[in-house]
Amino acid sequence: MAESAASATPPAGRGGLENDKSNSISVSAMQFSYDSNQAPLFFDFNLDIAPGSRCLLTGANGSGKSTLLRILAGKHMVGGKDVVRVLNSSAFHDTQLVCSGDLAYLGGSWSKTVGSAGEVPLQGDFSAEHMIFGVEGVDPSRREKLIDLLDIDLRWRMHKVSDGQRRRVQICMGLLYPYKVLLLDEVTVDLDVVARMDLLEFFREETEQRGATLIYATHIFDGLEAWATDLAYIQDGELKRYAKLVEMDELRTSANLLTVVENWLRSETKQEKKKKKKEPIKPPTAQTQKASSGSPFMSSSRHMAYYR
Ligand SMILES: Nc1ncnc2c1ncn2[C@@H]1O[C@H](COP(=O)(O)OP(=O)(O)OP(=O)(O)O)[C@@H](O)[C@H]1O
Repeated sequence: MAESAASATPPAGRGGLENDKSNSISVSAMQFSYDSNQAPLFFDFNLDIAPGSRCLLTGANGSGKSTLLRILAGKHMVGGKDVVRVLNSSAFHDTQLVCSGDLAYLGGSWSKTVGSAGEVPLQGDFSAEHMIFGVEGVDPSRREKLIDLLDIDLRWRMHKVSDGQRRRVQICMGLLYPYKVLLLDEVTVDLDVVARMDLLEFFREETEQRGATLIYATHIFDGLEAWATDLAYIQDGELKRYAKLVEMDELRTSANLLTVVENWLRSETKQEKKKKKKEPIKPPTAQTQKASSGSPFMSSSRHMAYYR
């Protein structure tokens, strides 16, 4: 799988330091780190996606998919105005992108952080109708179509519905405006098969009829061979592959997309294991021992019972 991003990118692919104005999404020489004391998660990262693409974003857990989508959604300031461009505007600086609805991001579930309990689902007593109809300036026929497509009962109370039902309302609200670029982070994971397939079909129409561009990060590949147009594969923050699905040789020789990605992930894991075998295990230092002795997750800690 060692094909590099540079050799695997399609013609519409990365444009080096010059952003290509014809792309919906253009990332040039991006560098990003959560912690300035650590090596960057993304270093000299380039990605260009053409309008109308339905791009699957794949990679192992922790490879950087969600981070990349959040950066594209303008949630992290990265570099100058020319580094991360969406619809030829700066994803972070041009707030009009999100305000106008041209750039939409759907990720994570509706939640709030509560002290030591962490993320808990939104508990407010709102009806689905209150939430959906609370969004102003929406085309009523688009709203009706989405409510119907997602099979939403407007009487649902948000604090009493299932995860999948809550997710349907969240997705509906995220799609109310006719976006030009849509970033999806594993949002279909709670949906049943019918809802997921209907939604994917809706996205296909949106890209084909309106030229919208979609990036969809997922670990579920069911039925996506015929749906996606492009595939981006990330390993440890590096774009290892970017290809048009129709041009992928592996798809001709493998049973399906799942097998192809599984092979890439397995070879990645093997390389990682080999690397780890070579590295001697470091004995704990006085500092790390001191740090771990204060951890509530150490079995000797009396606080552990609180987390069980
Ligand atoms: N808020 C954060 N602060 C510090 N590091 C983070 C933060 N969020 C993610 N990371 C780290 O960045 C790396 C990439 O995480 P990210 O969530 O982007 O991966 P992912 O590919 O979306 O993973 P998954 O498939 O599990 O959802 C991981 O090593 C993770 O530990």
